[in-house]
Amino acid sequence: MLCVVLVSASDCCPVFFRLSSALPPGPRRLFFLGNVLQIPMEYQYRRFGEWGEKYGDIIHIRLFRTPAIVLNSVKAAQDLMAKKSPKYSDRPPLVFMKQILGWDPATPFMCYGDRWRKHRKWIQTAYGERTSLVGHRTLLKRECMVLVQNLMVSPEMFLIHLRRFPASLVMTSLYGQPIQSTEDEHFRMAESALHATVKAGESAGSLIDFFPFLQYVPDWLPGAASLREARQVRQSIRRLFDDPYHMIKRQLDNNEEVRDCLIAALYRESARNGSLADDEDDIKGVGASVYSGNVLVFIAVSPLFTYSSKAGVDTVNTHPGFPSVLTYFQTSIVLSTFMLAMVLHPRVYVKARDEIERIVGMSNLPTLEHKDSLPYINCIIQELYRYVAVFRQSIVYYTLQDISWNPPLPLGLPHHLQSVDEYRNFHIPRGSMIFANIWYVCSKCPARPNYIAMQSRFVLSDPERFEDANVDVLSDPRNYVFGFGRRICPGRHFAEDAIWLAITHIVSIFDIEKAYNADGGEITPAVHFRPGLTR
Ligand code: HEM
Repeated sequence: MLCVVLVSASDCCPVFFRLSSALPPGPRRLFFLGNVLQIPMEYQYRRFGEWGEKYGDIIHIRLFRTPAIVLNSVKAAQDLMAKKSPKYSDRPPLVFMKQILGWDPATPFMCYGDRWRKHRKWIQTAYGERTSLVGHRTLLKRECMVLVQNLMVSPEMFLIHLRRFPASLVMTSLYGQPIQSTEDEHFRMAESALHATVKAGESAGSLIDFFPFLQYVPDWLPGAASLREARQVRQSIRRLFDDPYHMIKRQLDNNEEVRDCLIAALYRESARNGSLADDEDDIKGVGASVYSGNVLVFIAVSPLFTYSSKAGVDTVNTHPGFPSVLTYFQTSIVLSTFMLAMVLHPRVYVKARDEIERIVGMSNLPTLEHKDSLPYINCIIQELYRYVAVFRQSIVYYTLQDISWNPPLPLGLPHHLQSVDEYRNFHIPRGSMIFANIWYVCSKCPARPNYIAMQSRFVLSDPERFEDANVDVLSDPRNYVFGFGRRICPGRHFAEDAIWLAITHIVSIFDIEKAYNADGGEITPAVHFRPGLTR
């Protein structure tokens, strides 16, 4: 009833409801509620894409009183988030994640400023610079061999092996401790903290972000139970920051042998400079951020759209065979997608194998030095990124016959505009949340616009289209699935190396094909898509 009244009122009094004609165009909004009622429970990014078709690639909406800008093209995202990055590199307040759950020392949620710069510098030096990437090659090679051995011993557990692989890479580079199995203490601790975060966001997240005064509602008030539960989750999140750090600290203080790793290096340097007291919380924050960084970026958006995290929690709860929010570890998502794609498109697999045999040889394994000489593999990886961005946040294989897919970070992680801006004669209000609709851009199927009609299908069957010399830089999904501007994912080169090496090793060594049923018939995996803003 209330909606009807408000809709009618806004229809009758457009001048009153549309306060500024200079704002970018967008759907009509209601007094106080803004556009929240028009944003569906599922596939929010699709609605944003539909609005994009109608209003253009820059649209203005309101989430209650908060202005939000959705960018539906790479050009607009780069013009604002990259070219004007000093203004666009802040994050929204994310009150629920930071104040209630205690994720405030984590890099992805940090406000743009000196503390964030310090984190970025440490992460960039360890994962983004050429020398550090070369330094990680031995680790990557070693972990790839463990992956290959695991796949040989228990191929039926390939999803578990693909999850362990990136987790172990990051854990070893941070704390010098490889992850032997998904039963590993640190793995489970991170899993439980992230799971608890998703669950808490589901019940208590959204409104607090738009009405921060709600965080001060006393716990004993009726209706405050979910807030009370969320506060309890804080402790398990705190352990994710503290425990691995204290492990390293103890080892170093006792002069035990510690492998070369980021946290030990930062600890030693701060102790030497006498700044450990100031740096300690940041060192812990960088450790937890890098370990769970690409998981966190999913979760971060969920409090803003409470309902969107729900399906992820259901998945975790109802499928004990695959009980991990770390399923969302993007690197393993890309690799799991690769396995499925190769089962579905054997022609592509054969062509990839041929390329490796031709360039690398039958008796050698690819190394990262071969990266530029395997163009077909690179096309497959581009299509994987695009496809993962269109369809999946996470992938859940219930059985080999029944595969469920979800969309990935379809709206990236929101940025926050620090001061008013003008773009194409539009006024962009200070404090706007800025969403890059990565899903929409990827669903346009770059490098072959006539594939738009096929956007609901996997077009990995045609990765060659990325070889086209006319494909411009905006068409390469690697240029936008990692975000934009100064907040662009600092782990992207590390992740890309890991994905490339794992895929080329798998192609070189294994045959991937459909399983057979008892009657000798091929089983084609059924692919289900699941909606959601974030999992
Ligand atoms: C396929 C793998 C990955 C994908 C698709 C991915 C994607 C993203 C995206 C879209 C963002 C938000 C960027 C923005 O705000 O514009 C992000 C941020 C971030 N990612 Fe990744 N990521 C991946 C792997 C990694 C890895 C391996 C690490 C750790 C080494 C990592 C650490 C981070 C951190 C710390 C941030 C926050 C950056 C900041 O706010 O300044 N990511 N990632």
